[in-house]
Amino acid sequence: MATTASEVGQVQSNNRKSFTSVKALTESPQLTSLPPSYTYTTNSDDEHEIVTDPEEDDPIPVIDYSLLVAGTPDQRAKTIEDLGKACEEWGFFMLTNYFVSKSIMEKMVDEVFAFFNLREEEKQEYAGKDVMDPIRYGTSSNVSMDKVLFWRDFLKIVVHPEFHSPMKPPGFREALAEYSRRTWKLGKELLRGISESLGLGVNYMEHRMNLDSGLQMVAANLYPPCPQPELAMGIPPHSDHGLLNLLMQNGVSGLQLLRNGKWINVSSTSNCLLVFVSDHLEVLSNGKYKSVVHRAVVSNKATRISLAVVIAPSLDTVVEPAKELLDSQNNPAAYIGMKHRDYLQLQSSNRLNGKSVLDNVKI
Ligand SMILES: O=C(O)CCC(=O)C(=O)O
Ligand SMILES: [Fe+2]
Repeated sequence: MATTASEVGQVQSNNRKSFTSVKALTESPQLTSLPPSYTYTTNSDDEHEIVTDPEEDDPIPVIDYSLLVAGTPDQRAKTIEDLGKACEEWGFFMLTNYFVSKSIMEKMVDEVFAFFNLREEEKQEYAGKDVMDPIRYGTSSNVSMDKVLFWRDFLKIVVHPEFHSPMKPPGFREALAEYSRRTWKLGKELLRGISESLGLGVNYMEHRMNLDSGLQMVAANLYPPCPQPELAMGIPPHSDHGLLNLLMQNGVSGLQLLRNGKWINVSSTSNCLLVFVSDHLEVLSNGKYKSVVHRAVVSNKATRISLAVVIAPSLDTVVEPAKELLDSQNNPAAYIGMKHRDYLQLQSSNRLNGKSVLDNVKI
C-alpha cells in the first residue's frame, strides 16, 4: 500500500514542519503550491543573475576517453593537453566514448528509481545522521541546518575502499557494483591523464592521494516535478569535495554551472558523462585547476535523477598543494593541507554555499 504524505514521519527543522522526503510531499493530493519552507530566494547580489546556454564560440569542452586510453601516442598527448585546458578554463567537461555501455547506465538509473519508489519506511532504514555513515538516505541537503529546504531527495553510498549497498530493491546491489567498478577505473584513468597535464608523473595522483584506499561515493539525487519550480532550488550553488565527480542524468536537464558570473545550462545529452573538477584537485594543483560551482534547478514537468560518483583521496590523506608545482617566489602554496576526513566534517557542518568550505583552507 502506498504511503501518503500525512502518514510518513515529519522532520522538524528550524521550527518548521516538513515532510521526510520531497517525493512523499509531491504524492500529497493537497499539494498545489510550493510550501513556504521550500521557497528559495537568491541573495540580493544574485537578483539580476543571468542564466544562459553555452555560447557558440565558447562551448563546453568534450574529451574523448578512447583517445586517452587507446589512441596513438599523438592522440593521447593531444587529449592530455585538452584535459588540462578543460580543467583550467572550465573545471568541467563532457566525456564521450568511455566504454561503459548504455545498458549498464540505464540499469543503474532504473535501480535508483526503484530505490526511491520503495515505501518511505523502507527508505528510512537508511536515514543516516552522520556524514561518515556508509549509506545515507535523506532530503534537502542538511535538514537541521538548511534555512530553506531544497527540492531534492538523496541516497549516498560509500562503494570504495569497502563496498556498501542497500539490500532493496533486489537488483540494486548488482547494478551498483558494476557501475562503481567501471567508474572507479574511469576516474583513475582520467586522473592519470590529469597528473600528466600538470607535468607530474602519470602515477602521481594515484600514489599521493592513496587511491588504493581512496574514497568512492555514489550520490543519487531525485528531483520530483515541482508545482512552482521558479521558486524552488534542487541543490544550491556549491563545489564538490574530492578530486573528480562523474555525473550522469536520466535525460532531464537541470544542471547549471557558474562561469564568468553567468549560470550556464548544461543539457542532458545522452551517451556522455559530465566530469567536474572538485575541491581537492584545486588544492593539489595549487589553484591551477578550479573546482566548478554548480547547482541543480527543478522543473514542473518530469522527475529528474542525477547520479554523481565522487572519486576522492583516502580519508586519512592530507591534501595539500603538490610540492613539485610550488616555487616560493612565483607560486607559493595557496592552500593549507587538511586531512580529507576533516574536510568532509567541515563540509557537513556548513550549509552548502558556493566555495565556502574551500575558503577555509585558502591561505
Ligand atoms: O543534479 C545535478 O545535476 C547536480 C548534483 C550535484 O551537484 C551533486 O550531487 O553534488
Ligand atoms: Fe555537486
